[in-house]
Amino acid sequence: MESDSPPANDPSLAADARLLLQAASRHDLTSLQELLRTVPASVQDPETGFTPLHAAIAGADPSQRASQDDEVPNGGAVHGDTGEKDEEAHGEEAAIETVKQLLLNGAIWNDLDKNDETPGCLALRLGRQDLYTIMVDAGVRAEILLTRLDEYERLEDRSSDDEEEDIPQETTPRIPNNDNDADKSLTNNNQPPLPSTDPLPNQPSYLSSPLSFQPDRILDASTNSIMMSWETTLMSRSAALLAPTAGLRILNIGHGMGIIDTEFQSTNPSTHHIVEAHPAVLAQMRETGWYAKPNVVVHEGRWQDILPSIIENDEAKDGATSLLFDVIYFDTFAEPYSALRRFFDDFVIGLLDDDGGRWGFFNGLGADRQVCYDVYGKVLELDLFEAGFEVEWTGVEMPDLEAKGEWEGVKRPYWRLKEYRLPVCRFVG
Ligand SMILES: C[S@@+](CC[C@H](N)C(=O)[O-])C[C@H]1O[C@@H](n2cnc3c(N)ncnc32)[C@H](O)[C@@H]1O
Repeated sequence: MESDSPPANDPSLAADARLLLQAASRHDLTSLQELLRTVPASVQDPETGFTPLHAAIAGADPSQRASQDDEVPNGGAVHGDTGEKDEEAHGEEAAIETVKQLLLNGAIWNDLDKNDETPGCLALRLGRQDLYTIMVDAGVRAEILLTRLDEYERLEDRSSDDEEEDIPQETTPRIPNNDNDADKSLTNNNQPPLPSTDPLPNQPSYLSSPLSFQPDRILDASTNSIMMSWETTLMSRSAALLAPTAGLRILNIGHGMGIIDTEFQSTNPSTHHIVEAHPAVLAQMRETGWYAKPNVVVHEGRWQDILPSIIENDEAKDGATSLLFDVIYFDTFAEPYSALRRFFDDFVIGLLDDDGGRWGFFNGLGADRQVCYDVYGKVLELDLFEAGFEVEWTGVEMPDLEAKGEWEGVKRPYWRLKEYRLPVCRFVG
């Protein structure tokens, strides 16, 4: 912020904030730049929750712009503006430029308005694909930057090997983003911190929670859903794409309802390793005969503990790691994105056969909000590439789970989108 900024309680700040929202809505770049010297780009209209980004995007839609102007006192006069702006000022280029200027000046990509929409959600709803793409790219930049900063801080602070334990509240693949905690954690942004009486599950609390096994779902003690039978389509498509032939060497992390393991078994793998951490799931696996299957090896414990010992034991036996897999699948619960990243950075590299091996994961990051799903998809792609993998996405059409009553009795719906993007990853050729 500039040194001549008024203090936060200065009434002129509120007036200028309003002018900034108006200038953004009208794509009035001259006024915008002037106002941004003193008003933060992240101000919000107290009634609508609109940030200047929301206003700029809404202003790109004539019907929305009219209703915005009605709400703006002073007839929308901005710095002597007498309504001389011509239609061109509302054109596509002006809207794009306004959004870019705001982002350059620190506007936040995922602030929510009172309608529970981020600027990207609004652009999508209004059919402004060009503005939506800019918002997704801004989200990717912010997320990458924050991940890097977070890693840097953790490198400095690190006192133990197990860095995941300390960060229970990051976005996880099966926890929605519209939860207040999850939204806050997606970027650690300036959204108003709402009281958190309802914490997200983390690994230690999940692993000691009793589970309820129902025919179509597994729930924890707080009715968080761990796995649901509507995911069968996703699991069988994943298995078909990852293991298209018989006799492969397969490693699956997270047994859950055993849906993907059943699919893998149907391909007659030469060996099928399963890593599972929850004692109740392990007990269920014992009861249902998984331990007795001739080609199955069950590893009891967290993958973070099991995988290093698989690699070490194997090295001790053969002098070189020979326990390689043709197929690896990863689908755990109550783990942050950094766990998935650590999995492919540190372990897939050592366990996947570089001669045609493929691996995949449950792609549910941010899946209750399209813009978050798209941002995370791109972040994933970049992180995977950095780790040496290319990813091919297959779109799978999703039913309306809400309408089908799938979320009844479940604490937090974690899927709301029309299309699942199924990842199949390989080493970069
Ligand atoms: C979503 S379910 C997996 C569903 C499975 N893909 C299926 O088709 O049924 C997640 C599973 O991962 C297990 N899990 C969670 N954290 C784990 C960890 N750190 N290591 C190993 N397993 C873990 C959970 O106990 C649960 O059984």
